[in-house]
Amino acid sequence: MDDATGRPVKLDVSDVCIGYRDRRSGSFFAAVQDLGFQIHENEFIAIVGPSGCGKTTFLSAVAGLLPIAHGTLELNGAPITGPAEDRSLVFQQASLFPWRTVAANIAYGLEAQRRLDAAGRQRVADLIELVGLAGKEGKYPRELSGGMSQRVNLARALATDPDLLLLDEPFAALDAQTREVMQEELTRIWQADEAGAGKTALFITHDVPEAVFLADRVLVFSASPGRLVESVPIDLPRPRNRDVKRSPEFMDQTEYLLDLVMRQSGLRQEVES
Ligand SMILES: Nc1ncnc2c1ncn2[C@@H]1O[C@H](COP(=O)(O)OP(=O)(O)OP(=O)(O)O)[C@@H](O)[C@H]1O
Repeated sequence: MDDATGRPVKLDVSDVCIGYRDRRSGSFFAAVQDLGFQIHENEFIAIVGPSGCGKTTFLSAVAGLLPIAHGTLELNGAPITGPAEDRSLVFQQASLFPWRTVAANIAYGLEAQRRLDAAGRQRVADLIELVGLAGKEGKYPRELSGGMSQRVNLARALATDPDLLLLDEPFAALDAQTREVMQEELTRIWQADEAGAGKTALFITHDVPEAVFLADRVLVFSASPGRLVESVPIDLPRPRNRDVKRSPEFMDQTEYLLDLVMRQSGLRQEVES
């Protein structure tokens, strides 16, 4: 399915409401409401918004872990009805198998899909190289730093060549310096991975400069229940490296988005009054 821009639509979100039911009272609480937007193939989308606005809830529904209460949520033209191999998730905490080596952790998804043949093993070797873990393939998770663990996590998510990469604050637990390095690494990996060059990605973050640096487009959600306030295209040229953060365009877009997010949180009024 193509939209008006002529680019294939990867994820179609139409009039979506997702929420939770109170176990005791049975009443329904909407975490996100009236969500409507489209994500195109090869787009890198960041979602920002005040704490509790439903970013993780939305990502969980796209992952197929939560049902939608209303609307339509379609991936490649078909409704999302549950988790599937076409989506990979990366969380804040690298959930690696402690008993598996780096290489075996990265190979896990391919193994589960019975795709760890010669091509699969080559894919694992290429990814180890790509994420900068050459020489560490035999190490165990307990021997890795936080940044290294997230590299393994990323490589594992990319290994199966998913249609959609879902990242929920993957760098939030890292120290500031490692986080900066990992942002650069992610854009490099995202651009360089042959199988997944420019793979469609949904990235949740609290960090507006991180969103601007990584994304083709930033979606701003309102305070709870989360609604789409604005979709802001990021026109910074690619490939991007840390120098881009010093450009006036980067600073302008960051400032604009920070203002927008602070308004959603009610923080801007507090600052102004
Ligand atoms: N399992 C759950 N059961 C009931 N309510 C929930 C559940 N998970 C989240 N919520 C509520 O749904 C709303 C949205 O939460 P969600 O975690 O999706 O927001 P978020 O934007 O990701 O938050 P943050 O930025 O703080 O991580 C919040 O009010 C939260 O308390």
